[in-house]
Amino acid sequence: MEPLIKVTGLTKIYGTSGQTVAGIKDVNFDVMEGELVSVIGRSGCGKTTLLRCIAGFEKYDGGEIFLDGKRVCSPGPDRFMVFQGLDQLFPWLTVRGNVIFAMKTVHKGMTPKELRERAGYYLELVGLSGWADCYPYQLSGGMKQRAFLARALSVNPRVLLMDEPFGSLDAFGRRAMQELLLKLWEKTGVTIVFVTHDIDECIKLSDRILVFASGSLKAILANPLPRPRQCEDAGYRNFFAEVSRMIGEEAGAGEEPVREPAVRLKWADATLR
Ligand SMILES: Nc1ncnc2c1ncn2[C@@H]1O[C@H](COP(=O)(O)OP(=O)(O)OP(=O)(O)O)[C@@H](O)[C@H]1O
Repeated sequence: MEPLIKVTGLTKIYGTSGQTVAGIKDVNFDVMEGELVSVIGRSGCGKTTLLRCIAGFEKYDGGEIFLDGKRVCSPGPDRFMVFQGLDQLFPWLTVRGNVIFAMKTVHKGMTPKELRERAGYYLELVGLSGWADCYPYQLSGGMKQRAFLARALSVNPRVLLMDEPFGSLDAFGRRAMQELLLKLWEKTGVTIVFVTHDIDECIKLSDRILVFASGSLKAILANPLPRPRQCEDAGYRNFFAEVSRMIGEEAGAGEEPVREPAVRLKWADATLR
């Protein structure tokens, strides 16, 4: 079977005129249709850069990305990116309005009735039926995340690109969202590339784990654990230690080495003068 996403020799360089930094360099991997793959590594190792390249938001400098055999060079409705943070809903639209807004950009021929029904279906899937007429400011962080998921799934993308989507939630909220994501993934069969810096999260969620360090893909680990995954199990603890060792070893002891900024910020210069 051909992979849905194929990444070969992917390189993204930031900066101009001699001051450059490699966001990612010579990255190679495949993702099969329906897989849930995590990308993990320390801050600054290139996780977001990778996701933005796959989303088509960044022009890359070397290599290729193929989605279903077609070269990715711009954003498209087959990919939907869920960003970090809780400010991704339009504050002037209701929860239902936010979902319908996204659907209208993709499902152009749908009648208002169909849009409303379909929005209702996805809001029910994420447990927000009773909140459809509320505005984003009325929602908790976890509820906003549910609304993002409803909006993302409603456009029926082939790939969900998720950039530390649960990073702003507390431990309880995060666990609830992980469980919901797994439920939705099983139900829809959508392919997911999930960026995180949380080892537990990547073990609980993913089939395979891409370990990044300093812009390079250092290892691809297949998750050997059956679902549901319990952190009390000996197998879980062993795998946790393996992933942890891999991140630690590959990044070197201590922090991810800080890479010099590619572009000197004008306001920073002004402040220092
Ligand atoms: N727009 C940009 N201009 C210049 N350098 C950038 C830009 N975006 C990212 N970088 C650099 O590219 C490298 C990778 O950044 P990226 O945001 O992809 O890392 P990350 O692993 O997602 O980090 P975090 O976990 O903190 O979000 C870093 O060295 C960063 O400074």
